[in-house]
Amino acid sequence: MPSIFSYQSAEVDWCESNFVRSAVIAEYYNTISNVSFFVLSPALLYLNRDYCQKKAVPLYFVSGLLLVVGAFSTYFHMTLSYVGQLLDELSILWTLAVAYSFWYPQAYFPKPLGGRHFLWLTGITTVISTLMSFVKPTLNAYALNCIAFHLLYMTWRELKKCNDKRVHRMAAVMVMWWALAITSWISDRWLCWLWQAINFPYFHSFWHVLIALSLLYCCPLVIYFDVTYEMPSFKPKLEYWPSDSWPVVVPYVTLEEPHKQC
Ligand SMILES: CCCCCCCC/C=C\CCCCCCCC(=O)N[C@@H](CO)[C@H](O)/C=C/CCCCCCCCCCCCC
Ligand SMILES: [Ca+2]
Ligand SMILES: [Zn+2]
Repeated sequence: MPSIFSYQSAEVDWCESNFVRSAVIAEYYNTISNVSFFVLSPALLYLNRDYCQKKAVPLYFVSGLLLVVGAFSTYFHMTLSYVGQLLDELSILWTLAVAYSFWYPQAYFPKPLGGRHFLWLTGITTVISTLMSFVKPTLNAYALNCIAFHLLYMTWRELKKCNDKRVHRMAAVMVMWWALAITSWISDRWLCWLWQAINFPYFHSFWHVLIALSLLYCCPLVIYFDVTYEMPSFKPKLEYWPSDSWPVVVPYVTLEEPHKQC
């Protein structure tokens, strides 16, 4: 019986052929494309430094966990081991749980629950999901992907109340990257026969890059609403890096202090 750490002991095997470009890395492109998470994390911290200076813990925590996701995903695609698969999925689950605990707007808390009760609910749900994730690991990734639909729903509700064109534009670009990402993920899972027939089985590595791009837009959006709701003494402003006039830009949030009266 193979050990849970051994190569190819995972329940899933992505479309990319194994050990083609390296004798030690099972899925070469799926492994190296995780570099996206190692770029994403410092980029979020650097660009949104105004927010970090005022409220350091949430973004440091989430960025740190995104590095952990990148590291476990690298290990998973390198080995395709059962442990690698679970570490990859559980690190995503816990990153989402931490992000929800820090940033979920109070306005959306289930009616009878206050702040501390919501944290308990998130914690208990995450622990139960962690235990259940050992039952059928292949289903975990589908369940995790469903969380994006809840984020889409919250974004839609917030946009209805927001007149800032920049925020709408940022949300639209985020949704575009996410739609491309999820299409790549699904097509790698379901249409592998087709991609292998045309010798192009690389859609899962596109997913890594595209989901990191969508998070590069999602995090400033969440920060924007967090400042609006939770830091009323500041006004959030969306800026684009490197500058507004570039065709491809990365959004980030700066904080403006409303003019103080002497
Ligand atoms: C108020 C809430 C704020 C939420 C902030 C968002 C925090 C995001 C946290 C973690 C997401 C990391 C996802 C990276 C996955 C990389 C690893 C990977 O590719 N694993 C695959 C196997 O190699 C596995 O099959 C993938 C599983 C599915 C993961 C689904 C993650 C959903 C993330 C939602 C992001 C939404 C962005 C835009 C939404 C419209
Ligand atoms: Ca494979
Ligand atoms: Zn992956």
